[in-house]
This record gives sequence, structure tokens and C-alpha cells, in this order.
Amino acid sequence: MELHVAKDTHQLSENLAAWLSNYIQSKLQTQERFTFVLSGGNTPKALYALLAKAPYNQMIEWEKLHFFWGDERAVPYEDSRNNARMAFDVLLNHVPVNPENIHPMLTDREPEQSAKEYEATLHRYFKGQENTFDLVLLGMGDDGHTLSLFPGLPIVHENKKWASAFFLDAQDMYRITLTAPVVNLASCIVFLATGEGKALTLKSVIEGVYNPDVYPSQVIKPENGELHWFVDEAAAGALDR
Ligand SMILES: O=C(O)[C@H](O)[C@@H](O)[C@H](O)[C@H](O)COP(=O)(O)O
Repeated sequence: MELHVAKDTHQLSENLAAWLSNYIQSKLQTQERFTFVLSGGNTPKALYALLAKAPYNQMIEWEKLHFFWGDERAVPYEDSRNNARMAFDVLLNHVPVNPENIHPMLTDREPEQSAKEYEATLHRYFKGQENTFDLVLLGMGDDGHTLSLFPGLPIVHENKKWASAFFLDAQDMYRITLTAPVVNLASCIVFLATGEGKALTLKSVIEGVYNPDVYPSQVIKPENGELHWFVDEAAAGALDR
């Protein structure tokens, strides 16, 4: 695991945008496509906005990128809580990605049906490959959740399905989410977390005993890929460094 600490959220987004651009372009020297899982939530918005602008909108070969989501709130696309809506508004509507290569988790059908369709898409994409995604970008909630893997839920321990849907009582909505198995087969996993409010949780996730029912982010352990944490000083404040 590699920890990258920036002095503040602005610098963190700048550092991660540069790191991602270099990583993507280095991979595209030896492969034809790059499969990228976007995170929802608020933290990545500043990063997505940077990637949509110079120099990254020219440096990255967007036509070779294929986009997926880590999870989705099962609300209409038009709803401001929809993760795909945010990514299109801030990034994907501003760069030349081939629309056929963008795979949102569809919310215009039953969530379970959408999850089944998503899983079929993933198996089609990665058939015969040892690894799945080239890069998975994840956030972490201050309760230690990632994707839609929330503390105490059975979905945290799903070890066969690659995508699933369930009703999240705490938010009175269905969620569609990737699961640990498909993420842990990725070549590279990048967590992005900021703010003092996540400092103690981050310490428990990274330095504490393995307790994924309390800290679901701990189930994210790449089988043979890289794991990076990009955090600001505020979120890193409780770490032993
Ligand atoms: O749909 C979501 O909400 C995300 O997938 C979720 O896992 C998010 O990454 C964390 O909740 C952190 O969210 P913030 O970046 O808003 O703190």
C-alpha cells in the first residue's frame, strides 16, 4: 500500500489528476484500452473537474478509456444524488470518450435487474482475463464504508457476485454496488479521502485490526494489484507517520 499525502484538498486533487494521467498513459503504451471505475460522492468532483480541463483533457487518450461506476443510488438520472449524473456533468460531457464505452449502472429499471445486467457486462468485458479493471477509484465515508458496502451489512462479505443491489434502510433507497471480489481483482485501486472527520476512521482502516463489519473499506485488498491512498493532511492527522 502506498500513502500519498497532500497539504490540502486542492493540492490533493491536483496531485491525483497528474498521477492518474501519467498512470493511464503509461498503461496505454502497452495496451489498447483502459478500464476505469469512477467513484460517487462529493470528494472526487474536484478531481473530475481537473481531468476535464487542460492539460489532462488533451494529455489523456480519452477514446481508449472505458468507464464504469463503483456504485449508484437507485434514483433517476435527473436526481442530483445520481453518481453517473455527477460524473457526466463534471467530466464525461467534456472529454471525447466514446459513448459506447461508458457504462452507468442503470436506474430506469428494478435495481436487482440492473445489478444482474451490470454483472453480465463485467463478465463479458473481462472474460479470460486474470485481472478486472485497470483502475478503481474509491471514496471512503466517515463510517468506513466504501462503494455501497456499509458497516454491518451482508453485502460487505459478498464473495461471488460482482455486482449486487439491496435496500439501504438508513437512506431509504436502493443501492447498486460493485462487490469486493471484482474490485480486488483490479490492477490498481486508489482510495481518495479528505477531511479531519475521516482521520480516526482512516487510522482504524489502515492501521487497526481487521474488522470489516465495522470498517468495510478493509475488505478492499487487491489480489495482485496496487493499492494507493490519496489523502490530505487533515485526513492523515491520526496516522502513525
Ligand atoms: O455513492 C456514494 O456515496 C459513494 O460511492 C460512496 O462510497 C462515497 O465514495 C463515500 O460515501 C464518500 O463520499 P464523500 O466523497 O462524499 O465523502
